[in-house]
Amino acid sequence: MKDIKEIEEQKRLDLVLQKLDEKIAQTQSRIKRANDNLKEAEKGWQDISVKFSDFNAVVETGASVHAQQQILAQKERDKSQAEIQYETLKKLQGHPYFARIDFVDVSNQAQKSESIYIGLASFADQEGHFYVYDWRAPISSIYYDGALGRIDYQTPAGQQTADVKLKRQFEIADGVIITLFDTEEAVGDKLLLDALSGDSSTKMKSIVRTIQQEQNRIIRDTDSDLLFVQGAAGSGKTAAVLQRIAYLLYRYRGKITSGQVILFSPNQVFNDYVNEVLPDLGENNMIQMTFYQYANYRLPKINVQTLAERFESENDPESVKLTNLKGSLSFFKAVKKYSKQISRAGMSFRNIMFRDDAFFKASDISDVYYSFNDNYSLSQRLEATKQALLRKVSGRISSEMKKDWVDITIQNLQSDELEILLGDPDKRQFESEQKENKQLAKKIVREAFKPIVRKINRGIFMNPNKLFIGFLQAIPKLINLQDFNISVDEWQHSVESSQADLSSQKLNLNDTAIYLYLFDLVNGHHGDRSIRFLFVDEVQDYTAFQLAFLKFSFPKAKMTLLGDLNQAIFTRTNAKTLQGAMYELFDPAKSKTIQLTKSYRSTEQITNFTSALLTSAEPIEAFAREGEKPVFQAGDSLAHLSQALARNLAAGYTTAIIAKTAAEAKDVFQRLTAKGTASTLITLENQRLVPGTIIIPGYLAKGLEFDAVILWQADDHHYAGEADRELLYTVASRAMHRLTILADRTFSRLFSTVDPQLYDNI
Ligand SMILES: Nc1ncnc2c1ncn2[C@@H]1O[C@H](COP(=O)(O)OP(=O)(O)OP(=O)(O)O)[C@@H](O)[C@H]1O
Repeated sequence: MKDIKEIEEQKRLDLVLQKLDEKIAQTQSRIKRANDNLKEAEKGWQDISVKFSDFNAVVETGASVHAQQQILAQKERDKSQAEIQYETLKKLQGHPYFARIDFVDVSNQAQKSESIYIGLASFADQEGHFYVYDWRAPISSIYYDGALGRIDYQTPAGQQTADVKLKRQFEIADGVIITLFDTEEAVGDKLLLDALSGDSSTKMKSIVRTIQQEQNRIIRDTDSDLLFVQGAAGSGKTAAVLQRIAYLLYRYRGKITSGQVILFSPNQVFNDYVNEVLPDLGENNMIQMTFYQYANYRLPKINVQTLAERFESENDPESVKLTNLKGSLSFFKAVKKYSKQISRAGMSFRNIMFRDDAFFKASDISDVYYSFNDNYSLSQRLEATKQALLRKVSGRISSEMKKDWVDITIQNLQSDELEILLGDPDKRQFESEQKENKQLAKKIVREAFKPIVRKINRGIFMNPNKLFIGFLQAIPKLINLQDFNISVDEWQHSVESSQADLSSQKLNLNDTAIYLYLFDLVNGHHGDRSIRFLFVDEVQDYTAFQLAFLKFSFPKAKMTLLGDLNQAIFTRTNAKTLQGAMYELFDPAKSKTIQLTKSYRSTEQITNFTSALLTSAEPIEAFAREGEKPVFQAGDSLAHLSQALARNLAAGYTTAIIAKTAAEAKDVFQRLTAKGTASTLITLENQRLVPGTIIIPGYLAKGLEFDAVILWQADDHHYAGEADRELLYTVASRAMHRLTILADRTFSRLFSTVDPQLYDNI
């Protein structure tokens, strides 16, 4: 039996749905009208007569074309606005809202009581009566921010206060209220429990119905230039950041577009995983890339180290020490310092060749480059060098015309080539053959000099590889290597290794950022100023250098950095200092850190188990969702794997088998396939997640989640020392509902920190 409250609410819902249907019908007619208008306007081209008879006619034609273009642009705009509105209304159809709040606006003199409903987008009628408020509207914040009673919320006009009298949550499907309940909490745990108990999917979902208070702070922050979010695995960092992007696009509508927001993500599998959240929220996707993709796009001719190469190469202590140095802010500052010295000496050039000879020798270019005043900036110096070289090229045309090769070229010209070189027949008035030949020679030389001119304009006379190596060699004079526990010999050895890499067109990720920064500084590049918001997910896998370089590359962007210092599978030791380094780069008054301690992804049993793997004191609080304890199974791994897969299938769970490396993932895939078990192997970044069992190496599973996870070969050989603790934590924390840990013999000693009460041995 429905109570009066439910009957009243259903009545209101019916009314809203009816209004929505009316509006959808109106919008459909609007789209049709806009389409007809556009087609009609396109006919306008036929009425424009193109006249070039005299100046006035040309001006008149130009004006008509311009006017026609403007009319068309307006009609296009009308059409696309109507289409966007239609899409938004369709999203509301069936379940237009998920919450209601009754409140008194305390800031308002009249202190009138109001009742608002919150949904994915705003919906109002012609008279401006709002049936639904967008979840991103300022007033909607009070739904997420607190319980009943007085609560402050931010509006563009400043802070306001509301006295909340009622919070009601709805479950609506196909126009029917399934459940509704009043709550005194911010967002009721029941709703959250329902949301978290669902199955995993190959695509991340939006969380607007159940955003938590701390997450709301992240989503709605507009003051900070640097927002640093530290959160445990599964605490909703990625979820919060995607809703934040949707919020910012709403808040700055008309001022920024999704093309001015960029998200750096851990790998491309993850890109694919999150790419439906924004479209589901009615927004276009932001630009999304990995640091590797960015570096590759900037350096198309160099093979930048891939994620797999990086994972497999940075395990030895030498590499860790080098990453500590090359990834530090001190190193970033050293590049700047070195670039300043370049104003006096040290720039590297290469010959510009012409017909097998040096047209300009590197040393001549260097003389030009250093002939300018000391106070020239590097970009002014480069520009002045280009101009001076171009003048020299022009100055050499006459002498080059007298060279034999020019004469021979003229003799060998085919008649059609000759015709082209002599130009318009009506304008040829050569007094003598000699004059004609001179004209030809000039054109031939000019044509032959074009590649030189192009090289000069593009600055190709500089030698960035040599410059980069020169800089690395200068490091012992710029940085105290002992501070990083590196000897001069060790350093020299690493320079040789970078040099060898470069001569085979390769660069590791540390060197790539250094190379690009140095290159940008000497070329006077100032980065992409159009990007307004920059997000970095899994920031613990970046070095301070890379982040400082991103700040330099996107100088107008506010940065949101999200990470879990416990999941630093690449950068290890210096992850802890990352936050401090970033605070050095930004105005502390405009920097903020928000810590998320509650973990939502996994059951309480799994979260308690994974947290116990960590030795750090970061607080992690499990969300109360009941499940089974993680299970350890030693012995015949392949047989146990098949049993675990069957168990998961019976429970309706999709499984990810997580191996340590790509080679091991491939090996288990082949063994399963030989047994006739279907699965999908993901070892390449550009692969997509698919439904069903997948097999994936740990470093590609970052940021993802699965109903059930099976840790493959979780033995002492694969996860041997402390260096693997964070990787083990990262992979284990991918499990939402079930975690199985397999090994042929002894389990990794890293598990010994875990209280045996927290798991089962079978
Ligand atoms: N407020 C919320 N309401 C509903 N679901 C939530 C909420 N917050 C987080 N979740 C869910 O919890 C899971 C983990 O979230 P997310 O992937 O954003 O965490 P994370 O902090 O980025 O994790 P990790 O660092 O381990 O990759 C996702 O399924 C997400 O939808």
